[in-house]
Amino acid sequence: MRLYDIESPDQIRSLTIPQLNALAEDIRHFLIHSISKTGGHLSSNLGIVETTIAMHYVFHGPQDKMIFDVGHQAYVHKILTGRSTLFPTLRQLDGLSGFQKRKESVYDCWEAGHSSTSLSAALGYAAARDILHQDYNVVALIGDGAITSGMSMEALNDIGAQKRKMIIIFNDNNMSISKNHGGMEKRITSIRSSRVYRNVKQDVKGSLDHNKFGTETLKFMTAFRDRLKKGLIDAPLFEEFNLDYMGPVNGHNIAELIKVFETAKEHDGPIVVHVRTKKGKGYSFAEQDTVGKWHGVSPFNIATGQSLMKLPPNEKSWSQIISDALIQLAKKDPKIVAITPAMAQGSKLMKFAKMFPDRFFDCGIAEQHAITMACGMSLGGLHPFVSVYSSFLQRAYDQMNHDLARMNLPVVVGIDRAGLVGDDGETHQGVFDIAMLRSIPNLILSQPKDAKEAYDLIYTAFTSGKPFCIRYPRGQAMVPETITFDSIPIGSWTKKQFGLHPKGIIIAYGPDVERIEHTVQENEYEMIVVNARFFKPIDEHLLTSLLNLNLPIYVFETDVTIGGLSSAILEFQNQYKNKIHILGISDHFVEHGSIRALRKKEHIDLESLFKEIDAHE
Ligand SMILES: Cc1ncc(C[n+]2csc(CCOP(=O)(O)OP(=O)(O)O)c2C)c(N)n1
Ligand SMILES: CC(=O)[C@@H](O)[C@H](O)COP(=O)(O)O
Ligand SMILES: [Mg+2]
Repeated sequence: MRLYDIESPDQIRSLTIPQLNALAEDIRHFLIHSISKTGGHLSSNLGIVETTIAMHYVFHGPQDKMIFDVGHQAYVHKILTGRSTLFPTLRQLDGLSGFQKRKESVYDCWEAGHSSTSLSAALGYAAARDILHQDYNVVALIGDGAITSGMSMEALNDIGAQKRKMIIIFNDNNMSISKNHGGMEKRITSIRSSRVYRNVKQDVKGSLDHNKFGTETLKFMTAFRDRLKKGLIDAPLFEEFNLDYMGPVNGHNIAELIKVFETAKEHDGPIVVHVRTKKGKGYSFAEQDTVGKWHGVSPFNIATGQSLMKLPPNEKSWSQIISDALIQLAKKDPKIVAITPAMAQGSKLMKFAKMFPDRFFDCGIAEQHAITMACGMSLGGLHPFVSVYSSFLQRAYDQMNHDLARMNLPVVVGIDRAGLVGDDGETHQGVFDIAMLRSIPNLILSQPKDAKEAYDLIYTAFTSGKPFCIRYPRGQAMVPETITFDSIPIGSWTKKQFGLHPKGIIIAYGPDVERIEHTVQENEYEMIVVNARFFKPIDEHLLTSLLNLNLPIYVFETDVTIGGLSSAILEFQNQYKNKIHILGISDHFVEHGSIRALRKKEHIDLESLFKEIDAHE
């Protein structure tokens, strides 16, 4: 069968093992060629070609539910469910999504993009199935990176308690985006290397046949053999969660995978099938990658492995700009440490890691832990910098609020991929952080318009003694020849006037400021252009003077408007013009007391409301 013949996964069930192997080769070839043109998540998909074929061979979607954790490795699933012709549109406007997407196919029963949701989702499906007396299989495929995250731990704990029939395919390629980290990873390594599955099976068979043990030993061995007959073996890591386990199985051997999945399908209760795979399999550059360069790629030359996207020599990515400045500061301040929740490659922290190995922390996919650990480090006397992608920071809202801001700790948070990120779509657009963080007391939230302002903001952040966030987008900017640092007054905006009689005011932020200034100048618009480099605090002094000009104001908000910069401006304007009288908790944390006493203190009791009304009559 050729790739283009596949309209439904039912078709692959009539194939022989050699034919399935040929299909796997065909899919690999297709993935490499197609992704070399569009870009996308290459190596994770190359690694699970055979596993996905075996899944679709044994489990019958859309009735059976197949959930791919993160979803970045669901390309093979897409191909097998009749979507190969859409691959030229991968991650483009109105094209094929890079993740599972319910509107795209009935075979996509779940959507993600953020890591470690698959186990909770699968347990939810299994509970619904049981309560509604339905009959289908629930299968979650999760990687060794995603399984270490907090959400996965919470789900495993509950799965072990609820004991519902479900299959967890644990895709172990010994890699997160870059090298996997953590104590759990060490435990996985010990299961991997134990080879219990095959060796013990042989030993037990032989021993029992020769019947050379005492009664007690024999009893134990018989029970053990019974478990092995079902393909089960003890793996302490999963046993601690009260889960049965099979493996490790060669994830590139379709025949073996089909056998193991068939056994797991017959199993009652939750079972983990441990599949060993090679990330990047079949493309040598990707196979050899240890730092994650081939995890997500832009278009590339297949023969040389070179990216086809070239940066102009005087430009650097925003992540690199921040990371270069961090290195300069860290050279002078030995207390500066850098933390990443599994995004060292994307956040360009590899050089920092190399230069200061003792001061670099990749804590795995653990955004919540990253922020709270930084708080502990700060209280212990270090000067932490945490780099987190904007959309992943959503996971750590409570830690930003409860730990960082409430204790008002001097931690610098670099919010990478802020704003639209493009290809990855709605799960990854970093457009909520301003709204999400603006309501939190004590936090400073800023965004530089260019590289020099980025240097100055990071310098200001480390000298501020406050919780300080700097957001910066995907993409790149021009860099000056040398890195210099100047302090920026916290909360200050800047403005430029074009023409003698401006007819309006544009308030913008980030790299758009210069683009707007350029267009205004080129077209001889008479305007004032404001660089609103702080979202919190805002520059009330400058804003007052702008409002006094009584000119139309255009807020160029490239993130969500609800709660964003425009909200901040409207809130301030409302105070200033005194149109709507707002009672509410102002920008601070509320300490303990009875609700009655607190409402009085915060002026949110009815007495305060009517006092306010009387004052304006
Ligand atoms: C909450 C969250 N943090 C970080 C990421 C970025 N991310 C995507 S895939 C990935 C690594 C996943 O590793 P693993 O589960 O082992 O899958 P593999 O790519 O090795 O198949 C990371 C860190 C994410 N998608 N979601
Ligand atoms: C799937 C995932 O979450 C990451 O692989 C993400 O796609 C990385 O994005 P960047 O390419 O912007 O680093
Ligand atoms: Mg992995």
